[in-house]
Amino acid sequence: MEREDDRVPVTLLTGFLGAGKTTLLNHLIRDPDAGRIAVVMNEFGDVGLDHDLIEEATEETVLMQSGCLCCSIRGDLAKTMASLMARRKRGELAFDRVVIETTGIADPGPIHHTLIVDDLIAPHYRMDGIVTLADAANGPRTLDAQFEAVNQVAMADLLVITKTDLVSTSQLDRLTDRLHGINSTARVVLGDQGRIAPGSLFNLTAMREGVTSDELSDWLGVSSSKPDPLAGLSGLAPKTPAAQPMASLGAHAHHDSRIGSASIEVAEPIPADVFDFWLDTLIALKGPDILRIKGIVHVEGIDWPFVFHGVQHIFDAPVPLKSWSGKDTTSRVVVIARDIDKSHLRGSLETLRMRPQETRADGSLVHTTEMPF
Ligand SMILES: Nc1nc2c(ncn2[C@@H]2O[C@H](COP(=O)(O)OP(=O)(O)OP(=O)(O)O)[C@@H](O)[C@H]2O)c(=O)[nH]1
Repeated sequence: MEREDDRVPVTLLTGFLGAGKTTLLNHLIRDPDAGRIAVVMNEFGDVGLDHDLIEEATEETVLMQSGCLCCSIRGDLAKTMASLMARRKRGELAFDRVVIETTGIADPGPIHHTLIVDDLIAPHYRMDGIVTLADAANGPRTLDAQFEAVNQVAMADLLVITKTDLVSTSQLDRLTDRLHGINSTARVVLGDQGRIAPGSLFNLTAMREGVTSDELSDWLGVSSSKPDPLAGLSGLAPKTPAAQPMASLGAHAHHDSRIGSASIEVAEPIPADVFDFWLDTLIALKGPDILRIKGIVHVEGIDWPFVFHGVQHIFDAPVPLKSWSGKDTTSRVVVIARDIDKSHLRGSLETLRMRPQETRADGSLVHTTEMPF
């Protein structure tokens, strides 16, 4: 297997129907600062429509014609990605990253799973992040009507609000607050007619060895005493606490309230058994409803922390931060889930504070804490 850093980063571009994904891609593929990008598109409905809309489509744009990416053609995705890689190795294509554009209603989960677990592609590609576009004009209505849209927001590493030219500042503020309420860990940026600095689209996860503690905090949505270095720059909305009361979101925000998130910090290193117990049990009981789990964990007896990340029940291989220089041994874990009571989520995370009380004769741990589901 290649070293992890050699794998080609993959960005999943998702978002509401008509939110402006193709418009954004059009800008991106022509932006010299974006580097060499292969675009994989799937279609829902008229074959080739979006492909025709991609101006100056290069041979690095691959169209998948089999229908909805998320359900029927995961095998096709694997074949397409493998074929891209083979052509790259033969010198027929040159690209440094891949962007997969999903249909407006695709659930990013299964696509992410294919990238992580498929034998053909997992050794060559790594997930770089999920980018979700929400358009300011129709976004609130879409969130009211489609729980899939709420899921897409909850799963995102980065949220791009498009069509900001069509709404007032207060409408924009309300949507920004609503998006933070669903996913408080994702950065929110504003897209202007598809124009967005490529630097804010890429390197979104902290799943890499050289990650800095600031990047890690940003990824985990941990409030830092330092001012947001990007706040106030044109096109970037600062993160705000997810303190938006549901009542103020209007009567139609019932979909939003199905999403819960919880986070925990544990100051002392966590026994490996306890961490495994927590994660295995959470996944076994609630796997399909887990949208994102991410965190940094300091395991007892290991000198460096790990960053880890999962979408539903599928996890990337944890990344050991062997060059971590900080003395801080605080583990931080964030869970975003649907249809799980927030207090239950919090209760589950409390398991991580558990200390083994008792050991059986064979050395195995006797757990005295139960998960609250
Ligand atoms: N006013 C305005 N229109 C925009 C903006 N971004 C995109 N559009 C328009 O919105 C429409 C839909 O944009 P697309 O880029 O095709 O959206 P999409 O997400 O690819 O659409 P689907 O693939 O059908 O889900 C087009 O007419 C765009 O020109 C924006 O920032 N402002």
